[in-house]
Amino acid sequence: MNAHLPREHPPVPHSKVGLLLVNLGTPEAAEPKAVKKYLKEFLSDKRVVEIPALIWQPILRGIILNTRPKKSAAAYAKVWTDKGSPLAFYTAAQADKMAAILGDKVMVKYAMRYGNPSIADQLSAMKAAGCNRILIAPLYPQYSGATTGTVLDKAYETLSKMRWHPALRTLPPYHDDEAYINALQQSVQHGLEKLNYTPDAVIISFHGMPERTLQLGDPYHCHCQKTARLLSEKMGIKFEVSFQSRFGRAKWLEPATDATIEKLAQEGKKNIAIFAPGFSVDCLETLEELAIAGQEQFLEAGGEKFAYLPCLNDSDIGMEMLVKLLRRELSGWI
Ligand SMILES: C=CC1=C(C)c2cc3[nH]c(cc4nc(cc5[nH]c(cc1n2)c(C)c5CCC(=O)O)C(CCC(=O)O)=C4C)c(C)c3C=C
Ligand SMILES: [Fe+2]
Ligand SMILES: [Fe+2]
Repeated sequence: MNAHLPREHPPVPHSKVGLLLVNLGTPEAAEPKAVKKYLKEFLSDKRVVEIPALIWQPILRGIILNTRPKKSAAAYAKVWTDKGSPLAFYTAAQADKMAAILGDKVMVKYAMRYGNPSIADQLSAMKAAGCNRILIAPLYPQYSGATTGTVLDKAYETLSKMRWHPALRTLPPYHDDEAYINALQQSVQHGLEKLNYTPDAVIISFHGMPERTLQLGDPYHCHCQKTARLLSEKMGIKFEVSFQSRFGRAKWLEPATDATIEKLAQEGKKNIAIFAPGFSVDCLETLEELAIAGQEQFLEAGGEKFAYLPCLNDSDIGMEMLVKLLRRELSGWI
């Protein structure tokens, strides 16, 4: 025993490097009660709904949480699997594969901004295990306050309660990174080659945001447009860019994806394909809103063939891209 240390010195673990992948979160079950719990946490986040709490909370608790959970649970039920919610199992698979690729040099974990495993629990577990350098990777290619911003807020809030902070790095938005654009190009190319037809139009659909966030300086809209432009230049395809999943009464970014699907059918386009590069994994918004509802809408409007091309998920192409980005951010640490 070192004579200079007090007798009851707390244990000091060996230093390690940690990597925390973070996604949005998803309900525990495709049932109204679980969806209500999830929506309550998600929609109470001031980064997501930028309406003063005094006005918003009565609307949320009095109206939305009494009506939306049933409808959303029915939508979740359409995409739920034996392994649970797609967003949850794809994120877990990304973390497992990342851990296998990076080996024992890095402790890899994943967390959800809403629900479990929580950012606070995972950061605390990493700290306790001796991670004194942590890279936090919000899995959103395009930055918005409502996604990347709130993940980082939560991480800083957790750290603010620690006496001994780990050193922190964060993965910057990668909307225009060559590795990301290349991965999208390969993935979309494979998806299009597998079809037995050439689409008359290809839609790139991003999750929407209130238009006001653009005026307030959120870079999300520009990041989405830049991803689409770079991919279009790379692939030589003129995409239709649109924004999906409108929520609430405010004006959202336009054009809306459902309006775009309708417009293409009205123009006489018979065969279309659609993909959603802003989602790092498939989830309710892609599998239900695009692949199921989008297809129904297009066929009802007179379209004939509709293809939904999957997100990068834990595909080899997607993992190779993530490894490239994360190794770059970990440089000097491993
Ligand atoms: C990828 C980026 C996302 C942005 C930007 C975003 C903004 C945003 N979302 C809502 C409201 C809802 N989103 C919902 C689901 C959902 N949203 C994203 C991603 C972004 N959201 C994902 C990945 C998911 C899917 C989660 C899953 O479990 O699969 C939902 C819940 C479902 C529903 O009831 O419709 C809501 C509500 C707002 C208000 C918003 C604004 C900034
Ligand atoms: Fe959303
Ligand atoms: Fe813009």
